[in-house]
Amino acid sequence: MNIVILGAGQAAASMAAKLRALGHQGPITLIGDEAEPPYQRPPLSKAYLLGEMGLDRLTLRGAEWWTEQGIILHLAERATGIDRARRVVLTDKGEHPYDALALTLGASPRRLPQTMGGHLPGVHVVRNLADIAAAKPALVAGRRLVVIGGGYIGLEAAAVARKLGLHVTLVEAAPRILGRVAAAQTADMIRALHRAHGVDIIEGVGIERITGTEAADGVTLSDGRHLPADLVICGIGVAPETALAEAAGLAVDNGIATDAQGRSSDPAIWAAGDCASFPASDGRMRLESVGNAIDMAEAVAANMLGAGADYLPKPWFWSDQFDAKLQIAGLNAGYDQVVTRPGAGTHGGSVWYYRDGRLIAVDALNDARAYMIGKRLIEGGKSPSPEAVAEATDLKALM
Ligand SMILES: NC(=O)c1ccc[n+]([C@@H]2O[C@H](COP(=O)([O-])OP(=O)(O)OC[C@H]3O[C@@H](n4cnc5c(N)ncnc54)[C@H](O)[C@@H]3O)[C@@H](O)[C@H]2O)c1
Repeated sequence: MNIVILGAGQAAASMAAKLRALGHQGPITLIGDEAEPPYQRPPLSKAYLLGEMGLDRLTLRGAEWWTEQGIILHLAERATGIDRARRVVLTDKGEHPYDALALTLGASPRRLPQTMGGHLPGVHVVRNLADIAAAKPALVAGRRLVVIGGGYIGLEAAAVARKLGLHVTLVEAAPRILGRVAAAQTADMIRALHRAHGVDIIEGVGIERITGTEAADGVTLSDGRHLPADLVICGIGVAPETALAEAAGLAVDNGIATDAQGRSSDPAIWAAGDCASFPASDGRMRLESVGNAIDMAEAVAANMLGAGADYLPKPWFWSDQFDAKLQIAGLNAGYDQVVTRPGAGTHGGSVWYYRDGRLIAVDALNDARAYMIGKRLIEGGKSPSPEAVAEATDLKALM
């Protein structure tokens, strides 16, 4: 079986490795439009942006590994279409026939439109190596940075920039930071951490436009305030890469729609990672995380080879900001109750999410023990009562 994997990020690398580990001996070809072989993305907004980590540690596998494994990399090559009838991927450099095709295309950062100054030089996003190559030289001590968006990208970039000595203002349009992904209690801890490190956080105020003629020189807010800026970073979310799938007539529903095994509406085409949405108990689910990219890609690899096993996500996330580590286990979607526990240090503690009386997720800031125990409880299907979590003197007793 000739397998082509389109998109050469984390999910692609994990899928290719798993296919070989499971004994697939046929051809495997990865096609990606970036120039670099697959690399880790999480450090891009953390240690790599800070300059504490080099490219050598970012890469997922050395050049020799791909050769040894007989996996062919077509880099800096952009797919332009999928001819499903002929089972061929079309690119700007040629054609690649497949027996099975996997779409691991990821997601692309949303940008502010040109009418809002989103196109101006000095406006950056943080998603791939090229973005960092453009933004990093501008992160110079003493400069003024406005970060637009208070999700993990915006917050992590703000933390790095403060560490590098910039003056940082973060603007979140929604009533509070982390509205999409975390409870108010977690947002409170993260806001306090940032303010303690000198980040100015403005919430509940939108952006009128980024100002400037030759380059960005400030941001005008919807309440009329103007923030002068030497550079702007936008972390306003991502959109799944579905254009190729849509053009090929595949079902798309908040991502390339797959069945529980990761197969798209064409049985010869699979999808995994940020670009894929899979069935969940209440509708479809699409997860934007490296954990999902790895796990779903490995599940799809097994299913391509006939395993026939449903993909069951075990979500985990983390975020490093300043000297603090936020660890997240489970998925908090639909939570209706939250319990908090104080942590040991100044900026620390844990937030436990419940839905219909069941523990579904834990956010732990500088509290590895709460994370570890919460993760084990959730994965083991155990659910101590909210009162027990709030009152336990030793969390281990909950196990
Ligand atoms: N540590 C981690 O797990 C981690 C780190 C970085 C990125 N990521 C992932 O990368 C993806 C991109 O991250 P992100 O932070 O850009 O996305 P996000 O969707 O999590 O957050 C975007 C934020 O921008 C705000 N926003 C949107 N439009 C705005 C506007 N016009 N003005 C001001 N605020 C606006 C939103 O309200 C939201 O809070 C996400 O999937 C994220 O979870 C994860």
